[in-house]
Amino acid sequence: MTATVLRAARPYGGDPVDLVLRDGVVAEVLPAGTGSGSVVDADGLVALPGLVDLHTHLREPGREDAETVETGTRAAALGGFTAVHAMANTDPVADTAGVVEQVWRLGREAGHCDVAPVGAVTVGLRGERLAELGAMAESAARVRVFSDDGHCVSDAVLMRRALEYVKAFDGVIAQHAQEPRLTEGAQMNEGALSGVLGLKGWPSVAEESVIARDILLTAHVGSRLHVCHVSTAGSVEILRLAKERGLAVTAEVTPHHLLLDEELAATYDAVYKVNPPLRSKADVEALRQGVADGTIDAIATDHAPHAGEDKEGEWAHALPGMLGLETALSVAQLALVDTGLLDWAGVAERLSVAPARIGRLAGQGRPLSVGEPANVVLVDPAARWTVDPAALASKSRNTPYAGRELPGRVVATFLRGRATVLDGALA
Ligand SMILES: NC(=O)N[C@@H](CC(=O)O)C(=O)O
Ligand SMILES: [Zn+2]
Repeated sequence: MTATVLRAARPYGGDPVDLVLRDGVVAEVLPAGTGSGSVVDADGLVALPGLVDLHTHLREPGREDAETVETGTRAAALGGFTAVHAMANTDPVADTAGVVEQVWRLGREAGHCDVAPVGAVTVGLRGERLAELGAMAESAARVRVFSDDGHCVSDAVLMRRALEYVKAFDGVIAQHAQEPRLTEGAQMNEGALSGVLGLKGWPSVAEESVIARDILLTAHVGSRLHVCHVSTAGSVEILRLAKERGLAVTAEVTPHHLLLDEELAATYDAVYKVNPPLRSKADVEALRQGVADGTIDAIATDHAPHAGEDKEGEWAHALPGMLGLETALSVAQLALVDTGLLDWAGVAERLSVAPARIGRLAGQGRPLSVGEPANVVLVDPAARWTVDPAALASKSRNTPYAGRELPGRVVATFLRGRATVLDGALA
């Protein structure tokens, strides 16, 4: 197989080298300008390990009008991802070996990136009894992450059993932390602004109380807990204490919670309605600090495509969720790199290495070293682009960044040495 030479690429933002990709691996790392093969001009481009998303809603099966495995993974590749975890809140729910194998197979057929299906924790996401976790783990999809995302596993007995059960195959429970009674009918962050706008509030404590309980349960059981889309300063503080105690607890934050805040609710434009809600400016700052100091392990998109009719009309009736795959790296650059909070090695850790480790994804999130799988993204940090919802690969249009200029452009993505994206377009 002919080699691909990423000419003068800057691994993790460092000095330029030629990265030679051959037979699916990084075959050589040579002085810039010396590699031979099919050349991709990567002068000025930062090379990172292919991004890995812990939290993608692909909507298939069931809502193929909003997204399919094919369109969602195409969006992922264009965003620099070489693997995504597909959330289980589909229709039917991914709560059996059959459904997770179907999603996994559709991902393989599309070929844009690896798809790791997430299994539901409870049958039908109903929170009543455990799903067939073992059968999903042993299926061809090799499920390691289990989540009722969209819903909270609020029953402490079920949560305890799930944590115990997944120990057998080194799985992890990814919790959507939302105390249901405290958030009945909630529409936005609870605070002075929700009062002014007349929208029912979603209090921080509804997230923090579940995280605190789950950390204690996890410590008791000796298992692995992952906290989805952390959104409050208080959550960061609780996680910091858990990490100081050395507990096996990890957490993710979304790009939108690192950039946007509750004031956007004043537009009453439902594109800004998301679960958990956009929080205060102080929360945004605490989340950024949490990512910078490692309290928050990963950035995960929570890419949540919704069909037009589900986002139009009144705020209170719109479904929560926003697109994320194609803007994640740009938003991370804007919120973390351009602010000096994180360098490119830090971005690689939060958007590739840590999510692959948490999801136990073999061959993903590996260093850009000789012999490692050639999963690589090339990004131009100096580029600027304006988000045009109609130009996104996702089947849905619900990006909160429409018309906004963002820094950093994904130029190319390689999946085991094969270009999935080249010159910013699908290869
Ligand atoms: N985040 C959201 O607002 N919505 C997600 C569910 C979820 O991640 O909680 C969805 O499936 O639409
Ligand atoms: Zn969720």
